Amino acid sequence: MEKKAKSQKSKSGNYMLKHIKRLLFDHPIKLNTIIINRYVVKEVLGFGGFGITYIVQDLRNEEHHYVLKQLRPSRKGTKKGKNSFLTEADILASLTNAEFPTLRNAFIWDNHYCIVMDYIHGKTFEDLIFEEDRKFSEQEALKALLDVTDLVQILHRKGIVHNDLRIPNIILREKSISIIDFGLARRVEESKKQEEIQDDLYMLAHFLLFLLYSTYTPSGREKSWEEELSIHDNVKVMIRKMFGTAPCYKNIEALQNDIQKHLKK
Ligand SMILES: Nc1ncnc2c1ncn2[C@@H]1O[C@H](COP(=O)(O)OP(=O)(O)OP(=O)(O)O)[C@@H](O)[C@H]1O
Repeated sequence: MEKKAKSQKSKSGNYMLKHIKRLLFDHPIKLNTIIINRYVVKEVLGFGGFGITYIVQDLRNEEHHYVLKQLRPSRKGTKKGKNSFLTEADILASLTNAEFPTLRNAFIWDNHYCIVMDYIHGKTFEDLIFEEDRKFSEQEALKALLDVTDLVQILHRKGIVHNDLRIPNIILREKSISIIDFGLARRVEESKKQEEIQDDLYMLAHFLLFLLYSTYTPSGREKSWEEELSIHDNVKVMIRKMFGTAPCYKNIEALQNDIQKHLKK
């Protein structure tokens, strides 16, 4: 008991320390700062777990705006922080499809680790559901999931697990879908692939549930998704197989087959 209390105390101590370090060190780069004589900081997009993200203008071609991700200064000294940053750059560099942000540059500026990538225009599914109040029918939700699985299939075939396929990281563009934020992505060995891709399938189940819940109006006591959502039994089985509460899909293609079979009905 005493041991548990001590460990809890040390955990909350670590959390406080991390928080204080962030407050002290993680100031965003000032707007209009010019980085490596090339990129002008135009806007702060957000603060993530590992990075601070900006929109920058390229002075070599002033019409070009990119996303610049800076490793949080408080994370610079940590192996985990540096590794996640280097992995993100390495993985983006290996992705050549237009549906993923192209890596444009990676450098250390003024002791800050920076990567520059394409800005993906569109709306995240988080914005569509929570800001624009978009409703997705079962058909539309499954079609969107199928489009996302096409991209996830590209990643898995390259031995990459994204590991953060949440609605803020999936963008609906004019004619296609894109996946961003490879900060938690990792390369996996072929022998462990089947096991490792379960993380992505699990997140895709959440993605689908967010879309299906967009048409749900809460009434009374909270129940499980299976009781609350009026969806086809086939879709329920798909979700269970993605969550792993029924025997898991062995690969992304097996999920795609199920979606396609159901949509053809
Ligand atoms: N390549 C990109 N194109 C368009 N918007 C992007 C791109 N990369 C990031 N963003 C946007 O920038 C913001 C910050 O993104 P970032 O990935 O740095 O952190 P986060 O998603 O807030 O947190 P975390 O890194 O912890 O997941 C988000 O609103 C995201 O949609």
